[in-house]
Amino acid sequence: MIPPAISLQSVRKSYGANLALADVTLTVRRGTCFGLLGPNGAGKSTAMKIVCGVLKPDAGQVSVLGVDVARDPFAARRLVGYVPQDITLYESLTAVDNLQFFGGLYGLRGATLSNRVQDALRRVGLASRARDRVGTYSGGMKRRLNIAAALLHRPQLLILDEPTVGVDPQSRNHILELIRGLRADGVTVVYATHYMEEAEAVCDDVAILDHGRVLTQGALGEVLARHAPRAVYVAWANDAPPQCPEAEEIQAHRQGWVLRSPQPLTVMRRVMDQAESRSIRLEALELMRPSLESVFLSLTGTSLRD
Ligand SMILES: Nc1ncnc2c1ncn2[C@@H]1O[C@H](COP(=O)(O)OP(=O)(O)OP(=O)(O)O)[C@@H](O)[C@H]1O
Repeated sequence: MIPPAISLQSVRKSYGANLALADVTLTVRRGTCFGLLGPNGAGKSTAMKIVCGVLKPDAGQVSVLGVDVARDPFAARRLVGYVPQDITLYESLTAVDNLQFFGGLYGLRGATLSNRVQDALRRVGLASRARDRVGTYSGGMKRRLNIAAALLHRPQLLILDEPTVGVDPQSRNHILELIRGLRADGVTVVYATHYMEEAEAVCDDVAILDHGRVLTQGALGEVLARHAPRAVYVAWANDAPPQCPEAEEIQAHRQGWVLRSPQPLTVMRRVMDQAESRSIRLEALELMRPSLESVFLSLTGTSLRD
C-alpha cells in the first residue's frame, strides 16, 4: 500500500503544563488539499511544526510520505515545504536575494537556483517586482513571497499556516489559485486556517481540532453531511415566527427566521400550511445549504478564545 502524505498516530505534545496536542491521529491523503481547522490555540501550528520536524512530539508516531520523522528527520524535511504563520523574510533585501538565500539553505546553487527562483516568483505573481526590496512590499506580496520561499526545493508536500491573514481579496484569491495549481501538479497541500469559506473553496478533506483533540475529520462533503445542522429560512409578512414543534431552535435572521430542525421538509410543509390557512404572504422559504462555518461553530462552540 502506498503510504499517505501524512500520518499522525496518537501524537501528544505539552509546553510545560500546557497540553497543546492531547492525542491526535490524522491521515492526509496524497495529492489532496487538506484543511486543518480550529479556533485560536487549538493546536494547529503545533501539529504542523511536528510534521515538519521543527518540534518533537512527547509521544506518538509521525510519518511524511512514508518517512518516519523521528527516525529520519532530514529526509522528511526535504519532502516538505513549510510556510510559517509569521513572515520570515529579510525586509532590506530584494525578493530575488531573499529567495537566493533560502534556496541556498536547501543546497541549491548556480543556474538551478536562479531558475527555481524565477519559477517561484512567477508562480506567486511577483516576477515584475523581483528586484524591489521586500520592505516596500504590501502585506499580501510578503505573504506570497513567504510561500515562494517554501517552493524552491519543489516539495511534494506543502504546509501553509494561515497564509491569508491580513491580505486583500486579490492576494487571497491568488493564494487560493496557487494552491489549486499546486494540487493539480500533484503536490499535497495542508492548509491551516480559521476562514471556513476558504477551506470550503479549496479543501478535499478537513479536520477540525480544538483543545488539542480532533473533533472530526473526513472528506468535506462527509463532514458537512455528518455534522451540519439542518435548517430552513423563512421570511413572511408577519411579526411572529411560524409555530413549529419540529424546530429545535428559532433565530431571527435577516428579514425572517432560521428554524433548525432534523426534519427540515416537515418544517417547510408546516410553514406553507400556516401561511395558507392564515393568509400570510410568504416572501422566502429555503432549505439552507449546510456550511462548514455552521459545523465549525456547532462543534467548537461560540465562546471566545484569546
Ligand atoms: N512555545 C510555546 N510555549 C508555551 N505554550 C505554547 C507555545 N506554543 C503554543 N503554545 C500553546 O499551545 C496551545 C496550542 O497552540 P498552537 O499555536 O499550536 O495553536 P493554533 O491552533 O495554531 O492557534 P492559532 O490559530 O492562534 O495560531 C495554545 O494553548 C498555546 O497557547
